[in-house]
Amino acid sequence: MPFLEDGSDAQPYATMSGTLDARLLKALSIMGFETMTPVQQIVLTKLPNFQSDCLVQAKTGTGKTAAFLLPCLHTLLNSPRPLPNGQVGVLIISPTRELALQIAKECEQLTSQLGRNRLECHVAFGGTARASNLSKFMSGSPAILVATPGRLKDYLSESQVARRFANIRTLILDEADTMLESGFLADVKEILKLLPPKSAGWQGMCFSATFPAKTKDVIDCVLAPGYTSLSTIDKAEPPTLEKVPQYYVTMPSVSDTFNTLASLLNHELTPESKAIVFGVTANMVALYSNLFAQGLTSLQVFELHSRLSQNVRTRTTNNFKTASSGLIFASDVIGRGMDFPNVDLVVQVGLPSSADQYIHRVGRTGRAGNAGRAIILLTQAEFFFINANRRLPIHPHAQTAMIVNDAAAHALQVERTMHTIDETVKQRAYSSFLGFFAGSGLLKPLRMDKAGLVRMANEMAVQGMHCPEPPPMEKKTIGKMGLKGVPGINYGNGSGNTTTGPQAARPPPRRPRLAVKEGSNGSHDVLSPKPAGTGAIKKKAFRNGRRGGHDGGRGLGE
Ligand SMILES: Nc1ncnc2c1ncn2[C@@H]1O[C@H](COP(=O)(O)OP(=O)(O)OP(=O)(O)O)[C@@H](O)[C@H]1O
Repeated sequence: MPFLEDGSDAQPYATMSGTLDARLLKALSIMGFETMTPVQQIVLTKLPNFQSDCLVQAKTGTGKTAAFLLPCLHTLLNSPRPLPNGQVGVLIISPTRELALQIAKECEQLTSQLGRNRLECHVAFGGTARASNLSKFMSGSPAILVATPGRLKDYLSESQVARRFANIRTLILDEADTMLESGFLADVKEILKLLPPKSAGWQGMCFSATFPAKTKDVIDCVLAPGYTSLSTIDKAEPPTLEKVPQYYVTMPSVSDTFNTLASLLNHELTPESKAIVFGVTANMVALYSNLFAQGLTSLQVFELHSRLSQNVRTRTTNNFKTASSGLIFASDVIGRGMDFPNVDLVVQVGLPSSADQYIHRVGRTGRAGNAGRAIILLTQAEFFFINANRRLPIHPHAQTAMIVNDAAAHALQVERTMHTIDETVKQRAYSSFLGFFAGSGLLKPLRMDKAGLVRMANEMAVQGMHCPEPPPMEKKTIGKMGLKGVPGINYGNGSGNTTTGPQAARPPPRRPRLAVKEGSNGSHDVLSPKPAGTGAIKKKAFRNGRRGGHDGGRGLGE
């Protein structure tokens, strides 16, 4: 299937006959890869040779996986120095478990035609039985290993396991910018210390859709000086796919999030839709999914984030991959690299951790030349993200006023459903929401201090989640978030009682819902108050004293 964005110059794989191993070409044909995507073409034809160190940048969903697998598989199969049995020849490091599995699957497809020269591809990542995986690894012939950094470091710390890497030929960092950012860089550096030195001659390959300057500064830990830099992205063009129009919807306040999301999805989705909704934290995602699974959408609801067991994560990933329609609420565990066929809409609720993360999330749609749409739902205070990222082609949603006004029509159903949701789910969502903002550099652009943050979170909890009061949090969690002493926090004492601080005023009463009119930049002008439409539903007794479950971190593990 040709999918050059301009439809031109797609070179058939058949032209690589004699250059690329015939068995790989046969597998490509079985997979339906008839022509090269631009990144595959540039790597296979412009790299000085298949063993050259390289940094490769190409837009999301344009086939980078095959672009890094093909040269190193070809080298493994055709090297004059065959790989000794039991040794790892190709090591691929991926930031998430789901992505590691996906890469391994593509590798298996590409190596499906090797007959008796089969190359075993193994995976290693956390959340799975270490002992049985390791014994499979040690008793097998793992020519290729796809791993996440934590489990890989753990493997390499055992000397008999580390010896399996003595003949490594290629090291690949997929989503390389993330792998070279502070969260993972220390792990990557430690892994490199446990592998043969770069002077042993192994090839380094770094692939991503985004490469912020700061990651280029540390790339030399994997790539030798003089490495080849390839890109299919013109500096003048936007970093996201042209085939994915992008819109923003702004809502007046954070407490409108749930009703506005219900309204937005009601406007956007059809019974055939396949959509991803990203939330800011795992526990916020769990709350969205609990809410929408209870009749707010006719689509099948999926939930995917780091707080689920690995079995559930893997099963959900596979089910959503094969689903023809559905709505998945997800955290950034699938924000990068994941290939869910035929996703036609990506919604981001709240701020992404960076402009690059925005780009990667948008990239979950419009893949392999398909069409898609992307929408970001922000509060007016969060609108700075649009102003600060003018290079991103995000336009005001044409139906913003209608979506925001129609939010009121969903208020009653949202409120009723919120009352059926376990308070622990809301408590965790609240706590993670606070942690997300407290642990980020976002308070400054939001022009907010810590007291303002707590006010905002309380407003969301009481008016948006319909909690009877701001959910209690453990002192330890509050301390970790740096929010000790901030007015408005409800201190849970772990005994089933809550102790509200002296200044912890009751949250503001629910304010009337406002009808809004879209301004020229998609922002809103208040037109007239409308009744809130809230039913007199008796609030469930709030169960407190449970763990806050702070998950405010911003790593990919969310
Ligand atoms: N030559 C090809 N012909 C047809 N389909 C292809 C080809 N190469 C890749 N694909 C398909 O395109 C989709 C995207 O590929 P892939 O996941 O490798 O993209 P990516 O560039 O790594 O994306 P991301 O930036 O999100 O990591 C996959 O479904 C893959 O099977």
